[in-house]
Amino acid sequence: MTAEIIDGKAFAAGLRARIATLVPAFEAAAGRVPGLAVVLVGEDPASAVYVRSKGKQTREAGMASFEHRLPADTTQAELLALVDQLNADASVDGILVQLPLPKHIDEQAVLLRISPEKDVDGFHPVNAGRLATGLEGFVPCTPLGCLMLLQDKLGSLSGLDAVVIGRSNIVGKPMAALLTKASATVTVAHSRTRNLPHYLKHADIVVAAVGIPHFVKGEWLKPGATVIDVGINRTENGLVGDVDFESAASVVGAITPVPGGVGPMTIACLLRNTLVAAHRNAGVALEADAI
Ligand SMILES: Nc1nc(=O)c2c([nH]1)NC[C@@H]1CN(c3ccc(C(=O)N[C@@H](CCC(=O)O)C(=O)O)cc3)C=[N+]21
Repeated sequence: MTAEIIDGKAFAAGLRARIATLVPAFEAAAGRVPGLAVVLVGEDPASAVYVRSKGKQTREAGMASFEHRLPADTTQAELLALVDQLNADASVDGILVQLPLPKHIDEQAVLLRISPEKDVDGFHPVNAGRLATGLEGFVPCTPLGCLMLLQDKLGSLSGLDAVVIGRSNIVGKPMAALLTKASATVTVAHSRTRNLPHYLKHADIVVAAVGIPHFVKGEWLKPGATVIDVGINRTENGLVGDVDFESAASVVGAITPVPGGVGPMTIACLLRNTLVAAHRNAGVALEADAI
């Protein structure tokens, strides 16, 4: 059996196109376009690439992109002052501070400073709490993109067995919350899980977010399963995922590739969250399932 390759790149392009069609109506109602501010501290080349492609896609969707590049020796006080300024700026609907930050800056203090209503990353504890309790808020972009791909492929997830590998605040925890909300039966596995193959053997859905190249082997997976690979590992052989793609593709029913799977969905969902933030911040209605 050979798996279907889930084309996240194409799905993300479609999502961005739908988002772009909703911008003119917002502009007519609010008298401005949605705005996304991205803050990059330091010179990490991978981060710079991501920030550039995000800025390009923001503008292509008809939104305003405000990019702030700060030197690596920026103090925490200076960064917090910029966040305060962006919180107060009515042309900014979403604020993203690119992670990781240099070691001398307390990441949690910075995330806490971002207004929850502009937290399009969904990393503020208020938005994490909203997700955990079923309130409306912002859901982190990567797990939101994974959920969209899963629902597109499988329709209802109700009653399916799902294993999330990884328990980070950015992917694993919010992914488990979203799958639980969608009525899947969710197991969260992580580096201390004693017998991962035991759990994977029964999993209809696997979301791998461990950050170890080729970690998940095909022989551990259930035939016909749907596998979402969140891993973005830069190796000598280029970008590779957390799933051993070759062995998995001969067992499972469908799998996302790396690159071209989850990565493009993350940026598309960032634009989605920014559009939603703009409507809420400006008091303009957005049809419930427009995007
Ligand atoms: N506050 C914050 N929010 C983030 O969302 C955030 C962050 N910090 N820090 C870094 C990570 C990483 N990230 C990616 C987004 C898209 C691709 C992406 O589009 N990848 C392409 C390939 C890109 C390439 O070739 O390098 C793909 O998978 O097809 C990758 C990585 C967002 N992050």
